[in-house]
Amino acid sequence: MTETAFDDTVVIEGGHVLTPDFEVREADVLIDRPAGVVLEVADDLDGGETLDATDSLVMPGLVNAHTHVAMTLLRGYADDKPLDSWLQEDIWPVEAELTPEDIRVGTELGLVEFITNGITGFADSYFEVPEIAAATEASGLRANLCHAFISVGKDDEGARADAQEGLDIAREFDGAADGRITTALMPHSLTTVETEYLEEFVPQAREAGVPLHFHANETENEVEPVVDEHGVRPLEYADDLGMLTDDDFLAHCVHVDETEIDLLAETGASVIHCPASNMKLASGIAPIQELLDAGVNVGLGTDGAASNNDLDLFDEIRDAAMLGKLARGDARDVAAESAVRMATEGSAAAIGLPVGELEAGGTADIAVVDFDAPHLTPVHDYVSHLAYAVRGSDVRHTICDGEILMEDREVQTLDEAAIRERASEHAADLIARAE
Ligand SMILES: CSC[C@H]1O[C@@H](n2cnc3c(O)ncnc32)[C@H](O)[C@@H]1O
Ligand SMILES: [Zn+2]
Repeated sequence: MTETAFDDTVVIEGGHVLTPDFEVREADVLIDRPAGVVLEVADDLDGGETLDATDSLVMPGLVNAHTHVAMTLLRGYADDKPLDSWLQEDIWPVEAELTPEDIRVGTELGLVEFITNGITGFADSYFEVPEIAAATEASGLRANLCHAFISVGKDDEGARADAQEGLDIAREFDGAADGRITTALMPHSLTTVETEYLEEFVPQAREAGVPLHFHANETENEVEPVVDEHGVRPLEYADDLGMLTDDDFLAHCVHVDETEIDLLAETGASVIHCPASNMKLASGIAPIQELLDAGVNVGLGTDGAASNNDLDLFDEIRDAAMLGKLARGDARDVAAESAVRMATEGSAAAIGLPVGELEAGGTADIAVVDFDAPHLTPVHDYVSHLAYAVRGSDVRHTICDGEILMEDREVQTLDEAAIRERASEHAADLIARAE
């Protein structure tokens, strides 16, 4: 093993550290910048560069396991509607007008928001993936990316071309940005992609070695048509098509029954819980504690900024814990530690990122949260605050793959002011074209 040059190291100094067993102890964290790994977690470490962590908690970076990052341009454009009419009457007509440049700018805005909220990895599904990949590479973040395809409303040629684009993109970008970008194949949902296209393209994803990422059982409207047409529950149908393996991750899973929960546990497929989106679109309450009790891996996602309406995953941690208690009227359900684990190791495992725990030898994907604030005083329990009181704006430094992406609230890799200005202009032009 090669020695790390002192100048290539960064020490995060003077803070408390959240360990993989969810203990919190005072320690410094030494990072090998070019290798992107944590060298040591111990007292009194020295490094070539120092990040101050006084009064702060050093923790694994959060992982947003289901989002459509460019939808920042549609934040606040259409609210207070259920999923189907929201998509059909508002979102899809505007998305038809999106240019690659719009998607680039919307993505950059979302990536700035991720970095400022301590998110170091994400799983995205949208269109114009080369633009999203280029912005991701420049930002320094890690991501699993995919082109979402839909067959309903298209002729056979159009449907096959869209699915083929999904597969081509998955093959082309897997391993991009020095391995920080991986890919998935995304059939949009079990009701918007017809059986023949799933039968044709899912096996090709397996051959290419890319996982599946899809919306599943988000609303009741996605359950009934599958039961009527195929005579089985949607996840039984997905399993019959070979769509549930331990590499695959399913967004939402709000309306799953016991048989489907057992199938998820048996196959090892992960669920990505998006509580804010589920509340806003009134989709329902996912049975998260039942999923966890059955042994299903659960991650957390914001979904797009048009159904959230921000990209602060600390909100999702809190929402998951709160909604998890309401689901069956039991305040013990989805406890603070469960919710924080979902946003870190649960999400990372779901989307296949080698991150989620902070320890020597592990990846240097880190968020440093400043606890020197009235709403975080006193500190009886750091994990309680992470679940119930911390906001994304409390994040002080963000590091991904050993690179400092934000230092003392200043984003280092992207030009925040310029991106915000361009995003506002592009959003206004987009809506003017669409209306
Ligand atoms: C799947 S990628 C892009 C496609 O999905 C739309 N979308 C955004 N949020 C949701 C959601 O919660 N359920 C289903 N589809 C969603 C997005 O607008 C794009 O058209
Ligand atoms: Zn979604």
